[in-house]
Amino acid sequence: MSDFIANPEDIPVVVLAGGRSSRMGANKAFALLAGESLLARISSKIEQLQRKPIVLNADVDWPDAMGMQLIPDRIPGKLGPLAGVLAALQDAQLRYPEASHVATIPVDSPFFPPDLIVRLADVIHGSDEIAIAASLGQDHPVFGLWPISAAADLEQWIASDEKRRVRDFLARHKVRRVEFPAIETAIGPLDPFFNINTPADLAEAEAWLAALENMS
Ligand SMILES: Nc1nc2c(ncn2[C@@H]2O[C@H](COP(=O)(O)OP(=O)(O)OP(=O)(O)O)[C@@H](O)[C@H]2O)c(=O)[nH]1
Ligand SMILES: [Mg+2]
Repeated sequence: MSDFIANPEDIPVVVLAGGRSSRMGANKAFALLAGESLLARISSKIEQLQRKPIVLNADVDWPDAMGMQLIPDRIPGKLGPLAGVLAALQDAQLRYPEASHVATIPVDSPFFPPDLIVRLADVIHGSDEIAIAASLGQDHPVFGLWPISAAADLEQWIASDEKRRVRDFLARHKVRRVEFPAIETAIGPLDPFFNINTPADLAEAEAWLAALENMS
């Protein structure tokens, strides 16, 4: 158990959906996987794990936030996922002044591990530490716990760094990585952070989902 975060189920969660979905060709939050939208899937999965209402980071003109609080990026220009993380941190500063961290989960990754937030919280030992997920040797920083104390640094970094590479921002902070195992399925090992970027990925996700359902 974490020596710093007593109740991981109380960590506020922000679903990241502020991207362009350019490879999908249409807003991927509303793409259907076995008849249910990615947004509906991810939000009901998170609701079963966490106690606070989920916040949705997406555009101001979002068609349907499904009852979630909508927080758009405050910096215009689609500056990448960290713009969404910044919106999440700034929102939490106001909404949850007692919280030390915010969790982010992207809308396009329906197979994320249910113990994601608990395991990320386990490795946090101070109010300034970041925890990110990894699998098969690859980092997945969109699945992270972000210290609210880093909001000012992130805001200034986004405004001044030309390339805005996530790994360059991480290099400024104390980062802990948590490796998650592949999920065994009837058709082989599934990366729990498999993310749906294209129509072909969506078709592949249908096959993974069917394989997972065959196991249960
Ligand atoms: N708030 C915000 N989130 C972003 C931005 N760009 C990407 N994201 C989010 O970051 C996550 C990973 O991004 P991608 O998988 O590349 O999604 P995307 O950018 O919508 O898709 P592509 O346009 O095909 O790259 C997704 O949850 C996106 O919604 C951005 O500029 N602002
Ligand atoms: Mg993108």
